[in-house]
Amino acid sequence: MKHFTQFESLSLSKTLIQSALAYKANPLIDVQKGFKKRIGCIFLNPSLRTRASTQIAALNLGMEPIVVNMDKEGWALEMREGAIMNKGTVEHIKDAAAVLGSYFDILAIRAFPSLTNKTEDIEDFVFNQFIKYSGKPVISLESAIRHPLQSLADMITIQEHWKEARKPKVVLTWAPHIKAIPHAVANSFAEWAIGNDHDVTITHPVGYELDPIFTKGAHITHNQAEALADADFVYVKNWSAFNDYGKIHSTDSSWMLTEKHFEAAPQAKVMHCLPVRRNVELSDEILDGSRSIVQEQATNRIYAAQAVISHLLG
Ligand SMILES: NCCC[C@H](NC(=O)CCC(=O)O)C(=O)O
Ligand SMILES: NC(=O)OP(=O)(O)O
Repeated sequence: MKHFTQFESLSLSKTLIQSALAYKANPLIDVQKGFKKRIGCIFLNPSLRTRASTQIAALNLGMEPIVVNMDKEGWALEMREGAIMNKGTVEHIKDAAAVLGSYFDILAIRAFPSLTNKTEDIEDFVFNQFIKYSGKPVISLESAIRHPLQSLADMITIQEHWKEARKPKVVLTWAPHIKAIPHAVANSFAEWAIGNDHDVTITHPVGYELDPIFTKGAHITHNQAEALADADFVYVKNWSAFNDYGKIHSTDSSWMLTEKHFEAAPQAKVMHCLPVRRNVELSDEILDGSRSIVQEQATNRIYAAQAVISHLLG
């Protein structure tokens, strides 16, 4: 693994999950591993969990993290090759990424999609510019199309809860939201859950089909009740339309998960990457009740990041 941007293989996923669980049991076991090394955590968008957990993960490995908030504190970046920079952009990505590459041993980048330029978003254009011009190993802190550290933490959380021999039934359900939201968390969760050989069902209203490259191997239905029946894990997430790119087609509040939705899945645990819009995506009673494992997911972000950084350090 040169960069950490997506699900690569079941064997690597298993290795990373085992490593993360070992770090969770003993966070400082490799505290010398990153000595005299630095990771640059570059944010082009807001974050709470990713920002804090990645820094804690690096510190657990004795590595120095430095956060650069390029969205608020950096120069406005130009992305286009050959641009005549006589308007708002101040610094070209090729110059900025090369500088960052020279300062750090590993770079970690958050670059959300525009949700307006589908071609650039599905190529992960901005994120890939950092890979192209930095010359260093790059970890995705959520790109336009994937959020692999979140998904790794999600797989760790499922493994911790699942002790039966059969495959768990894992359901990804669309939930309402007040604005257009990226596909990255949903795409990655599908990619990792299918890659980890779980029994995956995806449910969403008509018009919310995800990019099929992420959902091949999942059962897909527009009937949320059918999807939720006998679920073991229910991952709740909003995303905007993919085909009619970035648009909101439904705000149907009947898709908001409440305790009533679980009559046919009494044992189901509920997952969300956070931040969550309470009583829009998920009800308070679910989030504050015993089904919710969202705080465990957030805790596991530390150990997912620690396993990935450690793997890249070699
Ligand atoms: N990194 C976790 C989720 C980040 C982002 N959520 C958001 O933008 C929520 C914004 C809001 O609720 O206004 C997403 O879903 O991809
Ligand atoms: N789940 C997650 O990535 O949270 P942040 O956006 O707060 O980092």
